[in-house]
Amino acid sequence: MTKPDIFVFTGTAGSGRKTMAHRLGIEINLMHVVSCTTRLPRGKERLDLDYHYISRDEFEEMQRNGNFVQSVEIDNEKYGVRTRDLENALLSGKAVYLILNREGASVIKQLYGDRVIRLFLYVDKPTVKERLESKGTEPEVIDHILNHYTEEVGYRKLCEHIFQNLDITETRNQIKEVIRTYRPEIC
Ligand SMILES: Nc1nc2c(ncn2[C@@H]2O[C@H](COP(=O)(O)OP(=O)(O)O)[C@@H](O)[C@H]2O)c(=O)[nH]1
Ligand SMILES: Nc1ncnc2c1ncn2[C@@H]1O[C@H](COP(=O)(O)OP(=O)(O)O)[C@@H](O)[C@H]1O
Repeated sequence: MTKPDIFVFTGTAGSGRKTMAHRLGIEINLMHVVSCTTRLPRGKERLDLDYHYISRDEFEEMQRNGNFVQSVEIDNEKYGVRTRDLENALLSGKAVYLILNREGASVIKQLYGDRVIRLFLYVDKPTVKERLESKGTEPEVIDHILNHYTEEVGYRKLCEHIFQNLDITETRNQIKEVIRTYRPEIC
């Protein structure tokens, strides 16, 4: 049986995917495959750690050259994972993680099959709003996130594992337990 080595954090935006993914990534030594985006950095985001921030021209040129394993456009901003980044990370022999919306998660699943485990995180809509407001997210960004909630939440049924992220420690334990069933040697 193929050992899964690609863990995709997906789910509804604002549900805690980035928080959880980076926390577990450090804790169990998963390698982050960083996406490229045309959107500007927000808040405390760090260049090349949260995203590779590139211009639209650069992104489109890379698209024309077939550099992306998958890419999407969400509300006029482009996001994509470079094939080279994913393949290099896999060659390191470590398990990797990506944080993707449902289109990205589906493409990676189609391409890499049993190597991929999709971890779907969600909380209800009012909780998303509350968390983002308390984090100081701009109202337009919150609106954009809430507008996509319904289409995003339906994707959970296709994912291998679903987590309602109410308590961060509890969710971390649940996800770790799931990863342990596939890869006991890494956690
Ligand atoms: N398909 C795809 N989705 C991505 C990629 N990178 C990020 N995303 C997702 O695209 C959405 C970006 O929305 P944004 O409001 O910028 O959210 P944030 O970056 O998660 O704070 C999020 O759901 C991300 O998880 C990518 O390379 N491909
Ligand atoms: N279990 C949790 N309980 C309370 N707040 C959380 C929890 N998980 C994440 N958060 C907070 O919710 C906000 C959104 O989390 P983030 O990881 O940016 O979500 P996503 O990547 O899914 O959009 C952040 O302020 C984060 O600190």
